[in-house]
Formats: sequence, C-alpha cells, structure tokens
Amino acid sequence: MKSQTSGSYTIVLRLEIEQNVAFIEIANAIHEAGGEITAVDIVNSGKLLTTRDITVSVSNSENEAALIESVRNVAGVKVVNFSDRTFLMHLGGKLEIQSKVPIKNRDDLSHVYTPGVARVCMALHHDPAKAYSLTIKRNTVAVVTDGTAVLGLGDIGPIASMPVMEGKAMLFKEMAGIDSFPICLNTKNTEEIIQIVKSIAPVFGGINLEDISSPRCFEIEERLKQELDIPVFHDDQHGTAVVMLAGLINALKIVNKRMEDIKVVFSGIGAAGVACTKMLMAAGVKHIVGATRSVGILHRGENYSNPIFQWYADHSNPDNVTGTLSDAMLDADVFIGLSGPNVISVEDLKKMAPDPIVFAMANPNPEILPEVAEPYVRVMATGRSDYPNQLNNVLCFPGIFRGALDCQATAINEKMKLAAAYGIASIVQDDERNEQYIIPSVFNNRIVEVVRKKVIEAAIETGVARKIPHEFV
Ligand SMILES: NC(=O)C1=CN([C@@H]2O[C@H](COP(=O)(O)OP(=O)(O)OC[C@H]3O[C@@H](n4cnc5c(N)ncnc54)[C@H](O)[C@@H]3O)[C@@H](O)[C@H]2O)C=CC1
Ligand SMILES: CC(=O)C(=O)O
Ligand SMILES: [Mg+2]
Repeated sequence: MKSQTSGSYTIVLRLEIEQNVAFIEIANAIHEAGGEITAVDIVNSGKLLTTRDITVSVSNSENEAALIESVRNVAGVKVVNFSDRTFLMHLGGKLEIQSKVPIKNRDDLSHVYTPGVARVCMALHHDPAKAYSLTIKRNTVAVVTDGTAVLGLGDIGPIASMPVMEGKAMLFKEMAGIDSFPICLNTKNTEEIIQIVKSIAPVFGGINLEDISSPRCFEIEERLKQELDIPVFHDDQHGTAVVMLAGLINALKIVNKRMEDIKVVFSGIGAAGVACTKMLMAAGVKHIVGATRSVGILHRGENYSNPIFQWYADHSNPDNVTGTLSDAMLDADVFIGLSGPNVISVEDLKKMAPDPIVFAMANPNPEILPEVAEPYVRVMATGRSDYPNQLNNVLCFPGIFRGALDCQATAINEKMKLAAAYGIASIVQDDERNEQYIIPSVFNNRIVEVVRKKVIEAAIETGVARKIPHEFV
C-alpha cells in the first residue's frame, strides 16, 4: 500500500547539483518534506555541475512548496525551475483532429470536397443508413456533459469540466480506437440538453453522457434513449455499475460469500450510487441500505422530496432501519462509496461483518484512504490509478462502445451491461485472484476485446444489433 502522496500530482524539479553533493542528501530532503521520488533523469553532466530532472509525487500544494524549500536548503543545490507535470500535459488541450486522406492537389480536393463530395451527399440523402459506411458516424461518440457533477468536484461548470471530458475522449481513442469529442454544454436545463443532444446526434454513432448530476441525469438519459436510435449511455451510472459488479464478483469469491446473502451499504445516492444499486439487485443482492449526508439512511415512512430517494427507500432497506451512515455500517459485508471524501472512519469499519469489502470509489478522494482502512478490511478498492484494485468506469466504457459501434447497436441494454461485467471479472483468473487483484488493470490489453465480444453477443441475443460482425455470423 502506498503512502499519502498521490500519483495524480507530480512535479518535476530541475536541479543544478555541485559535484561534491551526494544524491542521498537531496533524496532525504525530498523524503523528509513528504515527497516520493518516482524518476531521476540526467539532463547535463559537466565537471563542476550536474543538471538533473527529478520527478516527485506530492500530496498537495503546501507539500509542494515545503518540498521545494527543503531542496533549496541543501547546500550546493540550485532549483533551476519546477513544473507540475499534470499541467504540462494539459498545455493546449489533450486532443486534436486529423484527416485520414491527404489533400495534395486539385484532383484530391475535387474528390474529398466539391464537386465530388456532392455525389456522396446525395447517396446519403437517398439512404441515410449509409452514414455508417460513408461518414465518421460509425466510429464516433459524443462525450456530453453540463459540468454539474464532475468527478467528486461537483458543479464546476462546462469549461472546468473540459479536462475530464478531453480525458474521456482520449481514453476512447487510446483504448478502443474510437473517435470522440467533448461537448460541454453551457446549460443545466434538462429539456435544453435533450434537444441539443438530439440535434447533434446525426454525426455520432453513440452518446456517452458524463458527469451530469442526479436526478436530472436520469430523465435526460431515459428521454434520449427513447428518442434516439443510437446507444445513449450515462457512464457514471452504467459504466461505474458494470465495473463495480465485476469487482464484487471477484471480491466475493475471495471471502467466500454469495450475492444473495450479503448486506451492502451505499454512501451517495446519486447517478452512480443508484445505478450500482440497480445492478446489484439485478445480480441477486437482496439486502441493500443507502445513506446520504443530507437525510441519513433512506427508509420507508419518510416522504422525500427527491423522487430518487423515495424510489430508493421503497426498494431497499428490508429491515427498515433508520439513522446515519455510520449506523448502517453495522454487520455490513460490503461498503460502496460513491459520494465524497472521508465519509467513513475506522470505527465504522470495525462495525462491519467479518472479512469486510470496501469499495471507496469517490474521485479524486475516496470515502476512506486505503492506508487508513487496510488493517480493518479484507478487500479494498478505490477509483484511483495509484492504489491496487482500481474500480473505475474506464474499464468499461471503451469496450462497451467498441462492441455497440461494431454491431451498430440501437441501445446498450441490461443484458449487454451484465455481460460486460462478467466479462471484465473473468479476465482475473482463479489462480491470479487475491485481495490486491480483484479487477484487471486498466492497461490489461484483453479488456476491450473481451468486453466488445460479450457486448456484441448480448446485443445480437437481445435483438438490438443492426449489423452482425463477420466473426459472429
Ligand atoms: N470510480 C468510478 O468509476 C466513479 C466514481 N464516481 C464518483 O462517485 C461520486 C458521485 O458521483 P455521481 O453519482 O456521478 O454524482 P451525483 O452528483 O449524481 O451524486 C453525488 C452523491 O454523493 C453525495 N455526496 C457528494 N459529496 C459528498 C460528500 N462530500 N459527502 C457525502 N456525500 C456526498 C451527494 O449527496 C449525492 O448523493 C463522485 O465522487 C464521483 O467521482 C462516479 C462515477 C464513476
Ligand atoms: C470516473 C468518473 O467518471 C467519475 O469519477 O466521475
Ligand atoms: Mg464521471
């Protein structure tokens, strides 16, 4: 288990170091200030001075400032400059669009543009279904947000959401070869969002809704599913639910418990929490209790103004217990956090049933830090890349859309999602599975292919595939 530092915050220090300085002095200064060296590169080596770039993980900006000061205090070392690698990687944005056909002369131009393009336009006018063969539609997904529930940062608006949406688009491309584009809308109006997405839909083979807060996200997705003939998938709901289920399938094998027998406590009854709850119900879990910061445990006998809370209270909590999240933790086999940072404590973990499973999935900071929870839990997972067992929807959305696009699915339905979850879980073999390895790594190159295959099979079986890829005939 790693220390308090976060790999998501890395700085690079460029140092000029006099020859008489031992590197251990610098390493100690960094370590004592709470940093973790992750890479050392020599930029220049001279007789009197060596210039090195030192990459260091830091936990926050105070930690960064203290660390730089600490290195400055080492005699014979000059801090030439320092840069935040994360910001450097965002300079100018993270995406670009490239054309597939070179335009070198007038002849090329007359084919890709006017006059040649007119014949292609008319072919599409006569048969719009040809868009899947003659335009970018078949491989292009819109990543649509209104910036209201960005990670766990909340309603930070469309501009501030762009780095996440560009990141999602990058992941589509890097992992599944899908072209996608961030569409960050300057409106929170449900009806307006629905109309905008419907209006831009002709260009796209699928719509990935992202970081739209609940309860609006439910209506937006439902309406778009009904009114569009391309898959509409709210990633925070369904991508998260697929991955959470995959992790739980494997975690339960480790603790030798069955879905039917476990008690699961949810913190955060938003987009992700509700979808994960429904996914667990579909997988056979009977005892689910949900709690929120504002109203505590959701239970019958209370009138909730939020219709989703009312649905939740009516469909969960079989013993109709009341109280706080902390009260709900008594005898829970599994805790699933889709809320915010530090909402549970070690005392809460101590109340859980033997062999507790804790999925603290809030981003960027989980409901409890693994280094705090680890002594009290059997299986621990977070949404982050810098701890073992990363439960993040990135394990799902590239493969699920790859499958949906390849069979020109009209929808991504429950069977396709369940198939994706069991597919992801199956990648961890019986002889590999352990407390630190319940879910394949994001970099496991089998994930997209396995999910794609399972999703296409389920799409064909449920009649939503418009095209049967040749290997499935
Ligand atoms: N690991 C993963 O793959 C994913 C993680 N998430 C995380 O789950 C959380 C919720 O996301 P959504 O459901 O999309 O948002 P949402 O806005 O639909 O719902 C948020 C829910 O969390 C509760 N909440 C928010 N901040 C809280 C805090 N500080 N303490 C206690 N409760 C808090 C809210 O009351 C609400 O019930 C976020 O942290 C997000 O990063 C969401 C999707 C995927
Ligand atoms: C991973 C993700 O989609 C989120 O935290 O919102
Ligand atoms: Mg999200």
